[in-house]
Amino acid sequence: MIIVGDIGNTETKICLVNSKNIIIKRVTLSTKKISHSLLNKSLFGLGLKDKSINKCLFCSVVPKSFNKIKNFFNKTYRIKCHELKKLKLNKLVKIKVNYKQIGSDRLANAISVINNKDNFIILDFGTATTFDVLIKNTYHGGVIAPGVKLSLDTLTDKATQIPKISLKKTNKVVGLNTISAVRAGFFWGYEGLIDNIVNLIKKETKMSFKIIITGGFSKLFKNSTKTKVTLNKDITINGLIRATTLIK
Ligand SMILES: Nc1ncnc2c1ncn2[C@@H]1O[C@H](COP(=O)(O)OP(=O)(O)O)[C@@H](O)[C@H]1O
Ligand SMILES: CC(C)(COP(=O)(O)O)[C@@H](O)C(=O)NCCC(=O)O
Ligand SMILES: [K+]
Repeated sequence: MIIVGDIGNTETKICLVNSKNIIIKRVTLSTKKISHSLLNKSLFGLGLKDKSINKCLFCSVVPKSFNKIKNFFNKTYRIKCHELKKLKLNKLVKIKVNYKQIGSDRLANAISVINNKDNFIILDFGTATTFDVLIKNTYHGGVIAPGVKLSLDTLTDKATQIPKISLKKTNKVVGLNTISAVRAGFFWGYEGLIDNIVNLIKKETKMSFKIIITGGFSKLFKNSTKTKVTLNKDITINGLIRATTLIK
C-alpha cells in the first residue's frame, strides 16, 4: 500500500492506494486546520496501524502543513513522508522553469499526464487558477491567475452590498440584479480568461494542445469554454502515484 497527498492552500487531500494503484480511501482536510489531533481523528479510519505502507509521497505548497503531516506520520506510524520536489523528477519530466519556485502540485499534474507524445495545457482551478504547459517530455511553466473562490470571497467580503453568492453557469451577460451581475462577471470573466490564455499560449508556442481541467471549480467551466477540454479530477493524486516509482 502507498499513501499520497496533495497539500493545497485551501484543501489537503490524503489517499490510501493499493498495490494496483487504485485509490481505496480518501481524506480531505482544510489545510489551515491541520494539527496532530485533526490528523489523528481524520486518519484513524484508514486503519494504517494494521497496514504495511511502503511508500508515502506528498506534493505541498504549504511547507508548515507538510512538516506537521510529516512529523505526525513519523511519530504515529513510523512512516517516512517524501516531498515530490526532493525526488529525481528529471527521470520523468524535463523541467524548464525555476525549480526552487515552482509549485509541487503543478509538477505533480504534469507528471500525471506526460506521455512524451502529446502537448498539454493543464488548468487547475485551485486557490489560484493555474495554466501549465507540457510539450512532449518537457514542462515549460505557465500562468498563475487568481482562484475563482478566492476572488468571489474577496468581492463579497470587501463589497458591503454584495451578498455571499453561489456561482452558476449563466447564458445572459447583462445582469438585472446584483446576483445575476456577479454570476455573469465570474462566469463570463473566467470563461474569457480560459479561452484567452489558452489561445495566447498556442500563439506563443506555435503548438496545439490537449486541454485538461481539474480542481474545485472545474465542473463549472467544463462545457462552457470554446476550447474543448477534458475534466480529470484526480490528476494531482495520479501524478503522485506515478512519481512513487522514484522512491527506492
Ligand atoms: N466541488 C467544489 N465546488 C465548488 N468549490 C469547490 C469544490 N471543491 C473545492 N472547491 C473550492 O475551490 C477552491 C479550490 O479547491 P482545491 O482545488 O481543493 O484548492 P487547493 O488545491 O488550492 O487547496 C477552494 O477554495 C475550495 O473551497
Ligand atoms: C500556484 C499555487 C499557489 C497553486 O496552488 P493551489 O491553488 O493548489 O493551492 C502553487 O502551485 C504555488 O504556491 N506555487 C508556487 C509558485 C509557483 O508555482 O511559481
Ligand atoms: K491544486
